[in-house]
Amino acid sequence: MAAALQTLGGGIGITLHWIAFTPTIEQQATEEQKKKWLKLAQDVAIVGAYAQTEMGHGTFVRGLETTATYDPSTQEFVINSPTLTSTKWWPGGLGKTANHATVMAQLYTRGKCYGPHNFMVQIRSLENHQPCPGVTLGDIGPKMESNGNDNGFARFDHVRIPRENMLMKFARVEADGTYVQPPSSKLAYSNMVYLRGTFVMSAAQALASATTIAVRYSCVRRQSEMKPGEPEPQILEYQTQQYKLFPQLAAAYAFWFASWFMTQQHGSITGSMEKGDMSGLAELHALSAGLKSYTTAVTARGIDVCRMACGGHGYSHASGLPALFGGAAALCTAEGENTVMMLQTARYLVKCFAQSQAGKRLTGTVAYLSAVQPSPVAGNRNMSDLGTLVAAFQHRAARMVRHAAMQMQGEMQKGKAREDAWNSCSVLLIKAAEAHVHSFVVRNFAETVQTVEVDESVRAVLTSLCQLYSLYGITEHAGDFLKDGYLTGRDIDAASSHLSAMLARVRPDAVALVDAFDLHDKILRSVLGRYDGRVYEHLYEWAKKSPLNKSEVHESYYKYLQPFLKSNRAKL
Ligand SMILES: CCCCC/C=C\C/C=C\C/C=C\C/C=C/C/C=C\CCC(=O)SCCNC(=O)CCNC(=O)[C@H](O)C(C)(C)COP(=O)(O)OP(=O)(O)OC[C@H]1O[C@@H](n2cnc3c(N)ncnc32)[C@H](O)[C@@H]1OP(=O)(O)O
Ligand SMILES: Cc1cc2nc3c(=O)[nH]c(=O)nc-3n(C[C@H](O)[C@H](O)[C@H](O)COP(=O)(O)OP(=O)(O)OC[C@H]3O[C@@H](n4cnc5c(N)ncnc54)[C@H](O)[C@@H]3O)c2cc1C
Repeated sequence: MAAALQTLGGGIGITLHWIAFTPTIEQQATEEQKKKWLKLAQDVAIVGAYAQTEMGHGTFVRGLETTATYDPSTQEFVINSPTLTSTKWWPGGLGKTANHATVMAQLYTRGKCYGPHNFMVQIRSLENHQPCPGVTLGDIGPKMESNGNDNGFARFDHVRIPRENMLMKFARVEADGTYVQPPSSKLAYSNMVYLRGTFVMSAAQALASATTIAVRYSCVRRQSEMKPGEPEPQILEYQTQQYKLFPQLAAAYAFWFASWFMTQQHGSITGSMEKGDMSGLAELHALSAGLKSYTTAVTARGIDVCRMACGGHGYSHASGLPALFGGAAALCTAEGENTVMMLQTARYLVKCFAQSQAGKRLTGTVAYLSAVQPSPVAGNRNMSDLGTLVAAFQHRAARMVRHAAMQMQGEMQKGKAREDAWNSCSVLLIKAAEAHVHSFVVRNFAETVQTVEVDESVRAVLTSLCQLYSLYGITEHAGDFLKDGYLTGRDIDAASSHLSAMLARVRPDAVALVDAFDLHDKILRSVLGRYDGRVYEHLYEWAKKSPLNKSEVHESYYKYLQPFLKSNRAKL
């Protein structure tokens, strides 16, 4: 059903109904409210949008301007857009598709503001899909990609909703207007944690799609001469092509395994939270924010590497790669802009570092921060050993977190306010947080390939892929590992030569590794990545369907070119 709606095009798309609106009801509504709305949403008897971002605010949620003011005389909330910049702007489906929205608004009751909370608002008639009274709706216009989804705007002119439309699982407003505090003010943000976790899988799928297309095409495409007089080789035989594609292929597997961990973590921590134990929320937020930021950024860059590796046909929409890039680029901004999200992870790391300095033993994904020795023990390391590679990434991250935190402490000792010290160290903090997430992805990849239940021959291939991913990371960021002597120049040279060996070792299994993603042609939507490899015939068929080929001489000739040519010829 959703897929059908999705392909209707023309501005209809209900992605956000599934990934944001419905989960918000699941996570933020009371049992009573779920009885009223959850089944309607799950059966698509209503279609919803998640309306949080405004024209003037996306990152700074506490700065949102839409208001929800409680009126005890009628036991209603009045939803209002007081300024132009308070117009809800970007929510998927809001402009033309949805008839309901969860609206994030500043809650006012008894003259006091209690910050952003979620409210269920019907925005269109269920009879004729016209906007409800007081609601102004529209689409925000064409975007870089994903134009199958309408991203809309909404304005509310003192729209009244029943008190019961405030999603009250955590915080409540009683009939007399009394506000009841939630266990944590950040629980209103819990659906963002969930969504960021799902972005890690979206990134993995996007990179899996791009590498499937590029690897398959690189086996079909033959070009140039490796040796004079020899037949043109498959372009995948060039080491440079392998160096472009195989690290992206390895990252797709790494992110796929990271999303398994994220899903498991989210389930267990939200399970504990249901029982009132909020202790895991901070780590879950830091991990989901960091993984979302890291995986979507690497994926967007990686898809463009795959596009360029396919030459001119990669630049054609026939390849499917420009659309994938556009979608992945959106993932870098939506659900928390990547810079801001990585800073959230950095904030958590600085807190954990301070706790470790105070003697607390750290656990979970930051446990290594207290275990890693500051003074490196240099020496010839076995750069093909996964344990050695994981330890190198953890040492790098611990060093960078320590350096950023100490830099910040130094700024504050010079008299800077904490916020100013934070801002003046934020580039260091971002790099440290990226190193932390990178070390988590490597460790999780290594642990997964060592424990996943597969045939030993498959384990061997996955182990090579994990080595390739790790060695690529070390050679791409060599300076970070050399800085304190933890790795030597000889170690980096060894890493480079092992990486070359891994490229050659992965080559025979490359097609099997992308086929294993099991992405149907209908999902890939790529002439270059077709499972049957019949690229050229289908490229020609695809081109013939171009709108420009509907007529032999395009109307633009008669309107523009013909008069232009005539006037130029008349001057000869
Ligand atoms: C098969 C092929 C598939 C291929 C797929 C390919 C590509 C994809 C295809 C298509 C894609 C197309 C389109 C893209 C997708 C569509 C979009 C989908 C969804 C998008 C939906 C949205 O964007 S919804 C809006 C999202 N908005 C945000 O995320 C806002 C970001 N800002 C914030 O979260 C916050 O404002 C903040 C964290 C930046 C700052 O909040 P603030 O209150 O100021 O917090 P601080 O002062 O920094 O910290 C206070 C304290 O709170 C803790 N905290 C903050 N947030 C959370 C949280 N969420 N949970 C828990 N705790 C939180 C923070 O850690 C601090 O704690 P301490 O004081 O203890 O340190
Ligand atoms: C395809 C797409 C779909 C979307 N779908 C939805 C949806 O369904 N529902 C919804 O509510 N929203 C949606 N959004 C909006 C999205 O959540 C916001 O765009 C995102 O949160 C970023 O906010 P912003 O656009 O206001 O950018 P801003 O917050 O203005 O950020 C702009 C720049 O300023 C920098 N910056 C901001 N704050 C800081 C800081 N504290 N420290 C350092 N740098 C900072 C950022 O790094 C960023 O580069 C969607 C966006 C896109 C692109």
